[in-house]
Amino acid sequence: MSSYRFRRDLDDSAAEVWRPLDRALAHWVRAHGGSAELAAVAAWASLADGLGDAALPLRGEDAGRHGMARLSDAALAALRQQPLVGDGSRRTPFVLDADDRFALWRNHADETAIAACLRQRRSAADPVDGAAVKAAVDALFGGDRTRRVQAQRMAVAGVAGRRLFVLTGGPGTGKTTTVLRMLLLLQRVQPQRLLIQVAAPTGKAAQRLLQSLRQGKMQLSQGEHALGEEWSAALAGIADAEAPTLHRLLGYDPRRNVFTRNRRRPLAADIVVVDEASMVDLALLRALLDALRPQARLILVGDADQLTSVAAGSTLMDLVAALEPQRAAELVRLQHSFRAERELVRVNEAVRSGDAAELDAALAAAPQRALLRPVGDAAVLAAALQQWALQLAGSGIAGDDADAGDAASAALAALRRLSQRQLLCALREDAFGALAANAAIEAQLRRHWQVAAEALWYPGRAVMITRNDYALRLFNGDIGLCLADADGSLRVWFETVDAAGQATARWLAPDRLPLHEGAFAVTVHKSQGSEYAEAAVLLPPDPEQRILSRQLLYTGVSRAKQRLQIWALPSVLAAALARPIRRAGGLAAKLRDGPAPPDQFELF
Ligand SMILES: Nc1ncnc2c1ncn2[C@@H]1O[C@H](COP(=O)(O)OP(=O)(O)OP(=O)(O)O)[C@@H](O)[C@H]1O
Repeated sequence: MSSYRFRRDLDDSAAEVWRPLDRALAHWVRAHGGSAELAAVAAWASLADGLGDAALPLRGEDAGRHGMARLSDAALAALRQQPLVGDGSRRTPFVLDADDRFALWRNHADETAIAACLRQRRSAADPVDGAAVKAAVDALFGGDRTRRVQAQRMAVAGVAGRRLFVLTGGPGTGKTTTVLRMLLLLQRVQPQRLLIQVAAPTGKAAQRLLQSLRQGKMQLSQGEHALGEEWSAALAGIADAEAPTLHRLLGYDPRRNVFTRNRRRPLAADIVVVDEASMVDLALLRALLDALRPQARLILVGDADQLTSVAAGSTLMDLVAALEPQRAAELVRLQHSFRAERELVRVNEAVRSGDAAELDAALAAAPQRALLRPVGDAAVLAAALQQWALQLAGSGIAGDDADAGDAASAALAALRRLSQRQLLCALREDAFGALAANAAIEAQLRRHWQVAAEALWYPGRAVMITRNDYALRLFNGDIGLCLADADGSLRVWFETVDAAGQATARWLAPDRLPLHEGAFAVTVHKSQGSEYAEAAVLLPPDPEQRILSRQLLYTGVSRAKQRLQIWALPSVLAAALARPIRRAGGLAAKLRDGPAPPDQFELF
């Protein structure tokens, strides 16, 4: 076929939304003998992959995603006959499975490998001394058998003997608290010292996990909740020295785009804990599973209802969707929130389930805690931002309290005040995005504090680190606050935890900071894993805006512990609620279709 012919028949079907990469794939298909129809479907699958879908459903209610026209039965049958398309049993560039899902080979292979690995992990169980586990669980919960800790107890008991465990739950439901007790239990019932590795998809999430584990260990080592002397070896065995990102743990080599930890060079760890697992994409989960020794235990922890990974896949959501209906013992969902105000828990729950009427009722029932502010145009937004900035200006974040003691304590107090209030934006760019909102807030603060126009830094300026710097121990998402020293020199302070597990602050000179940007307004995506006493969630005014989704709204509103503002037009709020992200892919089905291993034992 002439190059003219295949360019022309592609141009006929090419969609405006296709990216250069999608078009290139379409041309590749034509150059390798594929039909024009296959070339178009391949381009759509490539686009869908870029938007997070591991596969493109070609039939059923999910067909026609991203604007692709539905295929007739005859067209579907013709696709199956194409030599470049297989059913997944042998390597072909594209796979069209029995459920009419079309996938790039890479995604199909990742899903298949993950499902097989997880099935194997589920069926491989180690022997467990049930009585010892029961006694340990009682000790770890100080005899607390109330309803609010039932699920936590089930999780701690359930992890014994298992090589895969999934712990999911909303914010403040005690995931980290439970993970610490799981690790203690595993260490306690095992004669030899276990090598425990904790990690997370982002540097910040990894640091947060480490800090929580340190604080939890402290609480269990001394004070009213201290465990007995017999637990001291187990407590000492809980890793709290370092928590790398998953990429670092797996030895990612960006030049070759490979992980150096793999089946041939597996991780030495006996237990690997991954926090914020909702952010783990397909390729990363596959790499992690490849790098685990068969007998090692994998504990995945996260909130399955939050935003998923940027790259293709929704691994935690799929795992939960597959395991929950089976009432699988390797999955526990924590539901009791220990942290947020009850009225906000009701708001979160309404958003999580996408129930608009219940959200209205929950907001109406919590006038002191939650506020819906119809922000729909530039003038209303400017007024809201001005008010927000003035509240910030008066909140003591510039470190102007004399009673706080030494500089680190004063800085810690100011950082805590800063974390009382955070504006979260659905968008980053745009007039309603985080960059513009941050600029507006900073302009107001500068006016209020009479900062010289040429001064980039001033006391009270908050920044967010945007690139991991292991040498400086600063991670993407860390918040720094600029404060003036006694002699007037400016330092940027960060919260940290000292060796004894106590919160403190440390500083860097402004010119030593890794890449950063203003932090008075951040995107909801960036806020994942953080919480604030008060959060305001700003949505763009266009209900059709692609970014709007139920998960985005849930992730945003659930950051608030005491007070919540939603800055959005009611129509936009309704649009977000009505749009759950359902990433298309075959992982949930592949996980479900495998035989469910029998429960090893039931303690509760
Ligand atoms: N069983 C429990 N008894 C008493 N307090 C608890 C219990 N479990 C958790 N908490 C408290 O609830 C708060 C939240 O716990 P934790 O940080 O473990 O939750 P999380 O689900 O990991 O939260 P995040 O949203 O930060 O991921 C903490 O202050 C913790 O001490």
